[in-house]
Amino acid sequence: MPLIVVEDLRKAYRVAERRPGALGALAGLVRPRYRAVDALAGVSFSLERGELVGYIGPNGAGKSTTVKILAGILVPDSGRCEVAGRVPWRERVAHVGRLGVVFGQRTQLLWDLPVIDSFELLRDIYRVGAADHARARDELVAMLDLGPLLDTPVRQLSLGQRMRCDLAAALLHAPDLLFLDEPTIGLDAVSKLAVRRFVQRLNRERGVTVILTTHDMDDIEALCSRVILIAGGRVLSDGSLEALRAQVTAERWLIVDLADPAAEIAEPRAEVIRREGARVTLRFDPAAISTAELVGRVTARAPVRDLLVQNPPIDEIVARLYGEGGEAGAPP
Ligand SMILES: Nc1ncnc2c1ncn2[C@@H]1O[C@H](COP(=O)(O)OP(=O)(O)OP(=O)(O)O)[C@@H](O)[C@H]1O
Repeated sequence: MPLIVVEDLRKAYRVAERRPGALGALAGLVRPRYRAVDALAGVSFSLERGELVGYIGPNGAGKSTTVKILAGILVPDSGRCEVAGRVPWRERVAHVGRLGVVFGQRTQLLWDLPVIDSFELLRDIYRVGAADHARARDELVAMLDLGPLLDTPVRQLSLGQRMRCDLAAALLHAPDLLFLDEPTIGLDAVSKLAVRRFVQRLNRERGVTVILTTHDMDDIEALCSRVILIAGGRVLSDGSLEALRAQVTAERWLIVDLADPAAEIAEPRAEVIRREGARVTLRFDPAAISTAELVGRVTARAPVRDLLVQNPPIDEIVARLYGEGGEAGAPP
């Protein structure tokens, strides 16, 4: 049985309409007019226990709305949503007991207090026994290297340090389901790697099911075997990254480092899409010209220092899919 089942989930927000001018603003106060914004227009998917799934989409696509419904914070207008057989917003206490949530843009740690105080408070909130709490805390402190940070007030932590502490805070009650919303936003490369490695370990070694919402495609490539892509409140695609790529294009890129930056390597069956100094990027359809033939033609035309063939970056693929999804939040 799937851990999460979402079927035809719909949610519209009521938004007050602004009328132009001072009189309009006054009329808006006296007799406000509302319009509905369809945040979710029929979202369906299911997740098995132990999956690590990327939930991606452009701004306003409906990601946070979905996650808030799954977390029991919001109630949908219609549709089915069950997590481990429970309806999140009806059985909130039991539900949050097995759920961890991290919002990269916010912290659940107390700003002015040392990290350890927040950890203690969370023990009380989740009513975890002292021995279980100490075991979970010590393990997380070791895994995330938090030892030197525990007595530091949260406001003095760097963003990367704070994110590591927030991850621990979300996991102290040993949930088996974790929602991560932009966990690497604003982090430097080293901190991003640390967060990714930790999430991977959590999923692989402990079987924690993870839903990862992010705009960072490197997070997705590093972590997710499955990606659900939404736009305008609808699921546009659900599958592996390879399937996502194949859905959009079969094209490949040839990156050429020329010996002479001014050399011309025009080729009718490949398009130059970028030129930066001696580096030229060509895109081509392998059905129209094979990689071997293209490489042969390019190297015959100009001396070359280096060559690299790759798939278009996943950002590019996703941007094209977002484009196909139309404007985010547009009515169906
Ligand atoms: N509280 C709210 N009141 C009114 N409209 C809202 C509210 N929250 C979200 N919306 C609207 O619902 C739509 C979906 O928003 P949501 O926050 O779920 O998108 P998202 O995919 O998480 O976006 P982002 O990547 O920008 O965080 C958007 O059009 C947004 O403006």
